[in-house]
Amino acid sequence: MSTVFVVNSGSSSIKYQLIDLDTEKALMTGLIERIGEPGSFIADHAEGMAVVLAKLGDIDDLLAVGHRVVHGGSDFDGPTLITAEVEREIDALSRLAPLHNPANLLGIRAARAALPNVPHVAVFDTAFHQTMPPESYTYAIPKAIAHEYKVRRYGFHGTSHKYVSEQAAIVLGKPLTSLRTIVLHLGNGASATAVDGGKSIDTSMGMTPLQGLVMGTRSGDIDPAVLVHLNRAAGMSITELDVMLNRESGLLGLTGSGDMRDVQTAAIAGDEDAELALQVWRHRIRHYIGAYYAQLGGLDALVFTAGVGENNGLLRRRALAGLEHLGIMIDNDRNELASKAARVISPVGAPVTVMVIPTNEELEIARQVASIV
Ligand SMILES: Nc1ncnc2c1ncn2[C@@H]1O[C@H](COP(=O)(O)OP(=O)(O)O)[C@@H](O)[C@H]1O
Ligand SMILES: CC(=O)OP(=O)(O)O
Ligand SMILES: [Mg+2]
Repeated sequence: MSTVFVVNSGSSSIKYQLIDLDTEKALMTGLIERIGEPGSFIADHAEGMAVVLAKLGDIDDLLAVGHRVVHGGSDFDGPTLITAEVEREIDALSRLAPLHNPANLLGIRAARAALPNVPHVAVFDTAFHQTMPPESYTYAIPKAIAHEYKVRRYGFHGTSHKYVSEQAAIVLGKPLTSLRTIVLHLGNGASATAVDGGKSIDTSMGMTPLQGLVMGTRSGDIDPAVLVHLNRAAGMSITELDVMLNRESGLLGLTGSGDMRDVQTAAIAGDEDAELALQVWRHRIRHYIGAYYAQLGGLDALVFTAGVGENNGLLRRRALAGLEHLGIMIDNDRNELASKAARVISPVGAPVTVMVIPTNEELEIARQVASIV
């Protein structure tokens, strides 16, 4: 037996799994939440990792440690052995993913110090999207500035989009290379990806994980001139605008809660702000479904994944209602079935197979780690 320990250090949490490569089962899983929040026992990521590593204890057959890293820029298109140089590059990319890369790096440093005798491998959220064509990743700004400052679309949640689109092909029993798929990763952060024959051809997040869908605390798409306007008219600084868009917007900004469960409960109770937030959330999802349907030249599969996508049938139904003219429809009984398994929720014979597929970023990371060590 050989195992890979996978660490997913988020902005306020550390998720971890010890995965047996032979069976692909998790021998140990855990989550440390609310790091650094008032009342939390854990002050920072270094302390959090110490707790995690104490739980891990001594493992004889540990092959390697895999780390989720959110931003890999254009330099990383696959799993990468972590060296001091790679750590420096991850650090340099922190500016482009301020909620994520610093936390990822703290996790890497703590784990490398505690487990110095095994290889540590970084698996980047951006890697899967490196197949996007230039017309998808280029912003129409002056070429020299874009080049100098690495301004382009990178895309995120790639490990999840890759895993889920491959699982979709397995559920359908068709070759991945023959499928046009849209994956909706709807968690706290959320993104949509168009996957053509197993390759990402477009995705809704941009240079940073701020662009695209409406998220828990992030605005998603916005006219960039809003920033200029708020700077001039309201005297808001660049830092204030950054905090507003990344941490105070999205569902939180529209309703006072960034948790979709609260928003839904409030909407059902008749709260008008919550109802509008759900409509904006849904409108943005449909915007991307339409765009990717056009880009893919048709659609074979549409897949829901992550916290909201996996667990909330009512919101799945709301997101897709009225898209029957595109061949996209949901079977209510299949959709309501309380199940943790990958499954089809469209009616038998529907032109587009709609699915719910639980993501497993940790397993995908372990597989990629095993592929290089
Ligand atoms: N039954 C549910 N209905 C609606 N939203 C849910 C449900 N269960 C979980 N969520 C949402 O899923 C989010 C977490 O999703 P997850 O994929 O774990 O995100 P992340 O990896 O970004 O932390 C939470 O913010 C919560 O709002
Ligand atoms: C990239 C990103 O948004 O990640 P998460 O959903 O884990 O915040
Ligand atoms: Mg996530």
